[in-house]
Amino acid sequence: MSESILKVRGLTKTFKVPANAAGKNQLRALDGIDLDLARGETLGLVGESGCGKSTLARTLMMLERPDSGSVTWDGVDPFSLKGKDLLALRRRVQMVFQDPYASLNSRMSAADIIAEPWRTHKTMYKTSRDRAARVRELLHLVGLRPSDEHRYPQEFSGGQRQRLGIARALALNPSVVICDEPVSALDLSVQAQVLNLLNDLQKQLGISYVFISHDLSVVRHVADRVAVMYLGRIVETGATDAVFDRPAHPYTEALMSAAPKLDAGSRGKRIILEGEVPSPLNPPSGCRFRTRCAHATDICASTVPPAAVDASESGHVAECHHPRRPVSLGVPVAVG
Ligand SMILES: Nc1ncnc2c1ncn2[C@@H]1O[C@H](COP(=O)(O)OP(=O)(O)OP(=O)(O)O)[C@@H](O)[C@H]1O
Repeated sequence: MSESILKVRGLTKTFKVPANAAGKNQLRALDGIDLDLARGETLGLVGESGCGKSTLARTLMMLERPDSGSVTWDGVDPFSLKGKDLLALRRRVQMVFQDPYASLNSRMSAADIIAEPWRTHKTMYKTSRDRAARVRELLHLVGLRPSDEHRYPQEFSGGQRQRLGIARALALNPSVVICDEPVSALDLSVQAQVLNLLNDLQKQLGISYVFISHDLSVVRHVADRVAVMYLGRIVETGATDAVFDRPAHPYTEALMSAAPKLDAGSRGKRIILEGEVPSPLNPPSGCRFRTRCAHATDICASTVPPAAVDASESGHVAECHHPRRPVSLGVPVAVG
């Protein structure tokens, strides 16, 4: 993989919640996340509701402080920064949200929405003429018209609103944009247009994306690499084709078996996952997936699985005692 712009190591985040019947009140939303993002790449982040995707995104955005572990942006720990240095780093990481209607202030014109981040980051454009010119450039960049600057969010279609949300995210010239379900509120035909726009912008501007989506066909379309999350951990990562076509973790295998296939001939047997995702207040010992895994044995309950690397495909890693592909094993960690 080329140079990393983001490195995450052993990231944990716990929330204090009302105690459950067993008296547990520490909800571990992230439990030892390791992640890399290369310059100019799109990393897809997939997993069921509640697995920690948004908490991870919020921590990368510096909106949540982790309990332990590290996040480094180009080698710099954002949580060690203050004042101007922190502001400069914040500028580099922006977010596009799922619902462009809810995330855009309906009382502000498109021009004011795009220019709003410059109120905090005052040094970016010094004169109102510079700001007005940049607003029009950004509208053009996302496929809106210069005259759209006077319109309000409710006067745009869903797709146009998301274009406006993207223009606002680009206003600070970020190097990374975290896209949290950016097309799931849009009609199918509009989804493709917005995905193509994100792709074009990446080519033009060299942006990296962390692309969170529950829609596996969208992730397959946009991501260079994929990270699969389950109950606060990343259980598999690798190049998109490798993870989709040759999943090593039984959880990934089940997820992918349920994803729509372009080539109907390649449709394999759909694996139905039994049971609910366990509560992060009381996660299973050893492998967190073992309670729903058809391949689990005693070791899965007693020992946290090692990171297992697919020897034939560099960077394809799964955390599993019984991977579905040949892998070279790391060192297992006994629990208790
Ligand atoms: N501020 C909070 N206080 C308490 N618990 C929280 C908080 N934020 C998230 N959680 C819990 O952390 C876990 C992970 O939630 P998170 O929203 O990150 O998951 P997700 O994968 O983004 O889910 P979804 O796809 O539904 O948005 C969940 O059990 C959630 O209830």
